[in-house]
Parts: sequence; structure tokens; C-alpha cells
Amino acid sequence: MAIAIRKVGVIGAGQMGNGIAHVCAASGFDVRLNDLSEDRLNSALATINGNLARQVARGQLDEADRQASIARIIPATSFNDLSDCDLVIEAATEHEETKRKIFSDICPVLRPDALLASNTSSISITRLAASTDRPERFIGMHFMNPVPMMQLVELIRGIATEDTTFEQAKDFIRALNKTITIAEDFPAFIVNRILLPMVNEAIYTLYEGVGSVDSIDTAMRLGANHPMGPLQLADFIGLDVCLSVMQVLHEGLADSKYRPCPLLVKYVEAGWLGRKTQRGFYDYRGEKPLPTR
Ligand SMILES: CC(=O)CC(=O)SCCNC(=O)CCNC(=O)[C@H](O)C(C)(C)COP(=O)(O)OP(=O)(O)OC[C@H]1O[C@@H](n2cnc3c(N)ncnc32)[C@H](O)[C@@H]1OP(=O)(O)O
Ligand SMILES: NC(=O)C1=CN([C@@H]2O[C@H](COP(=O)(O)OP(=O)(O)OC[C@H]3O[C@@H](n4cnc5c(N)ncnc54)[C@H](OP(=O)(O)O)[C@@H]3O)[C@@H](O)[C@H]2O)C=CC1
Repeated sequence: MAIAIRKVGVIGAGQMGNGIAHVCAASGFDVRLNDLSEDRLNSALATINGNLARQVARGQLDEADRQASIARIIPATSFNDLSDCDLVIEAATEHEETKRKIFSDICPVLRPDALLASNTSSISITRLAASTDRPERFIGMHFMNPVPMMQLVELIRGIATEDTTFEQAKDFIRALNKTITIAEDFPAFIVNRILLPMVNEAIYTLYEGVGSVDSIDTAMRLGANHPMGPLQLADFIGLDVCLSVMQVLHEGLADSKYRPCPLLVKYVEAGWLGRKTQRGFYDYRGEKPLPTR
């Protein structure tokens, strides 16, 4: 039975969670934004405020709407604060065990008819759904980074996702004024099945000394009209997320062409995760980003 979606819970207030909360609030939904720490929630609200202000400055939003949007986002340090949500979108770390633990903790708190979605970049929706008490009302809702700027949401049904869930998810995404593309539930779906091997190949190009950080990013920005070079994009996505997606592809499709570049592994092991740690293929701590290699 279809339910009206009015209140949306977002679990994980990082790069994606704050963007998802932003677009839901700006589209008139009440939002409960959850993360492990109050500090993370406070910085997420500051980021959202800044991005809404950027949209006001660009004339995409008026000041009254900015204020109304930010007022619709309530920080939630406990899953109990999400108990009356109609839809909960998980946007926590790209680590399957983390997601499964979140689902086992949140399901008992939710109304039986509430929908549950994951913003996972690559992990099997069918498998994640099976770890919940509601595989029929579970779906993959894959937003793109940065969420307020990117038009696409990739929608992925698990094997058990019901038609009503699918239709409600489509209606919800349309209410966010986003465009839907439908992907089948296979490793990394469509966008990351194509994009992340390109990013991984750019890292191999650096690793093998074919080009420098600057020459590789310049080549693709000016040679293929990409808005960001692939190494700049990797830092923007997060090198931990890039590595997780490549591991899911490599293990899920059992094809050596998806093996993660050893240099990517090294950066993640060093904690150099890109923009979110101020250092990846570029060092973001100074005036302008400087290549770290
Ligand atoms: C990994 C996955 O699972 C799936 C994915 O998401 S893959 C990644 C998909 N995303 C991309 O490919 C993004 C490619 N890059 C772009 O499209 C563009 O560079 C961009 C849209 C990000 C920015 O476009 P732009 O015209 O340069 O925007 P501009 O006004 O100059 O803003 C640039 C800066 O603001 C950010 N930005 C601009 N508006 C923003 C908003 N409303 N919300 C968040 N960030 C915003 C940009 O990311 C960039 O960050 P910094 O301020 O920290 O430098
Ligand atoms: N980055 C990207 O470009 C895109 C990422 N995605 C997907 O979105 C999801 C989030 O990615 P992203 O935002 O980049 O990751 P981030 O690391 O930026 O944010 C993840 C957030 O989840 C928090 N978190 C971790 N465990 C829990 C938990 N148990 N309960 C609540 N919050 C938790 C983290 O807190 P802490 O840091 O303290 O652990 C962090 O604040 C991933 O599944 C990713 O694959 C999808 C599209 C694009």
C-alpha cells in the first residue's frame, strides 16, 4: 500500500548525506539528518547553509526559501528521532558491514510501512535488502556528487522490491526535480561501472609514469571536456569511496581489469582520502590545490 512521503530521514551527514538533506529540504520535505557525532551534524548544517547561500547568490533560490529550507532540517543524533519518517535514505560510509548494522538498528524503530533506501555507489541492493525486515520496501536511490548540482538519480530495485515502492521512489525523486535512470542490480550499477574504471585508469596512468597529476587532469579537462580532471574528481568523490567501488567491481565481476590501482590503495592506507581529509592527489591545505606527486 502506497504511503505519502512527507518526512525523510537521512543517515550519514557526510558529502552525500548533507547534499541529500539539502535537496529534500529545498523541495519542501521535512528532514531528520542523522550522524554519529554532533560535530559532524553541525558541520553538515554549516555546509548546507553555505550551499543554499551559494544558490541564493546565483539567483536559483530566494533568501526566504533558504531560511525555510534550513529550518526543515532537524539534526538527529539518535535513530529514535527518525521513527516517524516515511522514507529513510542511508548515506553512510561505503562499507557493507556498516550499512547492514545501520539497517539492523534502524528497522525496529521505523513504522512497518516506511520505505528504506541506500545511496550506495556499488553494493548489491538485493543483499542489503535481505539484511532488513522490509526487502519489499527497500530500494537503491543513488544520488550524484554534489547532489544540489547534479541532475541524475540512479534507481536500482532489489530482487524483492515491490512495484509500489518503485513507483513511490520515482514520484519522490521527481518531486526533487531530479532525472531518474534505472539500473539493474549488478555491481556498481551504471554510472560507477563506467566512471570508476576510468578514474582507476587515470590513477594507473599516474602510477606507471605516463603523466603527472597536472598533465593527466589537464588532458581530460581540455581533451575530453570533462568539468573536472579524473584525479581531481577522485579527490572530490573520496579515495576511500573510489577504492570501495573498485573492490566491489573486482570481486563482483571477477575480472582483473577492475583491480584497484596499488597507488589508490596506498593513498587510502595513508588516510589521504582527497578533499575530505585535505589531501589526496592534491594538497588542499594552501591557497590553491597542489599536486602531491
Ligand atoms: C561516486 C558515485 O557514487 C557517483 C558520483 O557522484 S560520481 C561523481 C559525479 N560528479 C561529477 O562528475 C562532478 C564533475 N564536476 C562538475 O560537474 C562541476 O565541477 C561541479 C558541478 C562540481 C561544479 O561546477 P562549477 O561550475 O565549477 O561550480 P562552481 O560554481 O565553480 O563551484 C565550484 C565549487 O563549488 C562546489 N559547488 C558549487 N555549487 C555547489 C552546490 N550547490 N553544492 C555543493 N557543491 C557545490 C563545487 O564542487 C566546487 O567546490 P569548491 O567550492 O569546494 O571548490
Ligand atoms: N562521494 C561520492 O561522490 C558519492 C558517494 N556515494 C555513496 O554515498 C555514501 C556516503 O558517501 P560519502 O558521503 O562520500 O561518505 P562520507 O565519508 O563523506 O560520509 C559518510 C558519513 O557517514 C557517517 N557514518 C558512518 N557510520 C555511520 C553510522 N553507523 N551511522 C550514522 N552515520 C555514520 C560518517 O561518519 P564518520 O566520518 O564519523 O565515520 C560520515 O559522516 C556511500 O555509500 C557512498 O558510496 C554515492 C554517490 C557519490
